[in-house]
Amino acid sequence: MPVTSEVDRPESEAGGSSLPINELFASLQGEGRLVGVPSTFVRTSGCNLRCWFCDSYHTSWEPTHAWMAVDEIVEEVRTRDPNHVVLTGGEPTIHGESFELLRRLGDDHHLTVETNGTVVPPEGTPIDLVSVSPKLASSTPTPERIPEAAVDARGDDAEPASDWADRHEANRIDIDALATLVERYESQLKFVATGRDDMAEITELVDRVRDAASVDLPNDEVLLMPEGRTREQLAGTRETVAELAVEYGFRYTPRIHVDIWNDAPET
Ligand SMILES: C[S@@+](CC[C@H](N)C(=O)[O-])C[C@H]1O[C@@H](n2cnc3c(N)ncnc32)[C@H](O)[C@@H]1O
Ligand SMILES: Nc1nc2[nH]cc(C(=O)O)c2c(=O)[nH]1
Ligand code: SF4
Ligand SMILES: [Mg+2]
Repeated sequence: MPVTSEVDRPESEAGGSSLPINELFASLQGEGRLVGVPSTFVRTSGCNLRCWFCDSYHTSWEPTHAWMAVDEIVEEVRTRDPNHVVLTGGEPTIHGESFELLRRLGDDHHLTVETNGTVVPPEGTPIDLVSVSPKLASSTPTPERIPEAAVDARGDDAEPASDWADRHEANRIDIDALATLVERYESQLKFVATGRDDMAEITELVDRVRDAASVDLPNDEVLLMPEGRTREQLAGTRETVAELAVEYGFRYTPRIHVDIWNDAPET
């Protein structure tokens, strides 16, 4: 599968071990089975997909970042209290240096990796919880459904959304990668749901991963998370998604950081 970071590595960073970091902050884990746990978040920039609803626009559609040496990130993480570290993005797994960072932190931290599940880390990479959010058809950008800022930013030299629609659609699901992640690691599959129309695809994907994986994937490791970047948007999806979780027997996860801090950066 072609994987591209969509982040140009400047000449000055070519030799060293560094990562494009969009933000590094302390918060509470807002999603999934560790919800509420104080954690240090390391957010890399660059993504191999383009979800129309991406709540981290400045890591995907318009990546921004400072380059930080892996050494510097380790030091920054070590000066903070929480034992729990969440590596997220963008898509952290498209950068080889992410795995170096995980190896450096593995001995004395609980490591969660938030990933779209299209890339399998090298064998032996220490991860305590792989939090996989496979991307559904309803995430694919269309000319009518791209982030507002991307419409504004679209100029002569910007990539047309239609290019990304094809790339997103071609790359968003890799069943073998998902099965390998579930086999190797403690995992949760966290589907962003927009409504009932997503359920046929979710149940089909779960069945395909179950067929491909040599381990069980119990229903309580399959999570439905309501789509919503803001409180207002979440208010429109969460009740429907919660009811679908009851109906289908999957777990529901809130997005407590959105409830508490809305869409503020570094939360
Ligand atoms: C920004 S992504 C970064 C990690 C990885 N690229 C991924 O998609 O899993 C972090 C989490 O936010 C979720 N997410 C992004 N935008 C969202 C939205 N508008 N509503 C709900 N969840 C969203 C993703 O599905 C993922 O679980
Ligand atoms: N508080 C908080 N919890 C999170 N869990 C996963 C996040 C992510 O963006 O990957 C996230 C995030 O951005 N903030
Ligand atoms: S895969 Fe994750 S970071 Fe990439 S566009 Fe989708 S939600 Fe954003
Ligand atoms: Mg987030």
